[in-house]
Amino acid sequence: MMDYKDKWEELADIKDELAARDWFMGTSGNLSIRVSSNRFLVTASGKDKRKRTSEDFLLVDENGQAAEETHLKPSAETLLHTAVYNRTSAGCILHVHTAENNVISELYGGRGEIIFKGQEIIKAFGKWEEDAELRMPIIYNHAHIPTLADEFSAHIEGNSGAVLIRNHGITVWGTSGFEAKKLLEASEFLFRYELLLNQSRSAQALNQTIAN
Ligand SMILES: CSCCC(=O)C(=O)COP(=O)(O)O
Ligand SMILES: [Zn+2]
Repeated sequence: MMDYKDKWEELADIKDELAARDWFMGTSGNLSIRVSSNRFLVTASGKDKRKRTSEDFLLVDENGQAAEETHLKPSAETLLHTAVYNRTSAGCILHVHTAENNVISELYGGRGEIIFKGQEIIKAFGKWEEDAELRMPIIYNHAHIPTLADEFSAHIEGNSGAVLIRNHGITVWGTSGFEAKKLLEASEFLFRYELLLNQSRSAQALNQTIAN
């Protein structure tokens, strides 16, 4: 029997922090943490991720199949997690649906990406150069999960990263739970920044029109 109590508690603590931000609306979202080279804990499908119970996670193998006897079903999006773990040394993957990430994904989805430039928080992604640029892919929300996983996989380029799924949510991964949460928080800050900036510019333009 594999001992993964520490990883379970680490993921449960991260889940509690994200739940406190109300980032698991309507049972949306799924999280995972690597336990070994070919095993990881993933959230059970369809559960209320705001609650902390003994059935929040289950151990799965590199194919996303339950690795221990259980009545729980792994996340419906487990193939996105296996895609990352089987290609990288990532240690943790976080997927949340927020209104901000959904609106941004729709506003910029037609371009296939959103580019952030010059915001200090981009340093969270390890980009410390002056006026750094962060490109975040936006992919189509295929209902067929294997197809979604294939398109998602094309954007897995290292042990950390983030991909927006249009009108669905964001999936972020990092070498550890700490890094994955840092990148998720930085991403959601950038989405809110972009939306506030767009709103402010629209208000300025309207005021200018009224003034003329
Ligand atoms: C009600 S959200 C639809 C499913 C989804 O996108 C999600 O993130 C949660 O699915 P899971 O199977 O991981 O509970
Ligand atoms: Zn989802």
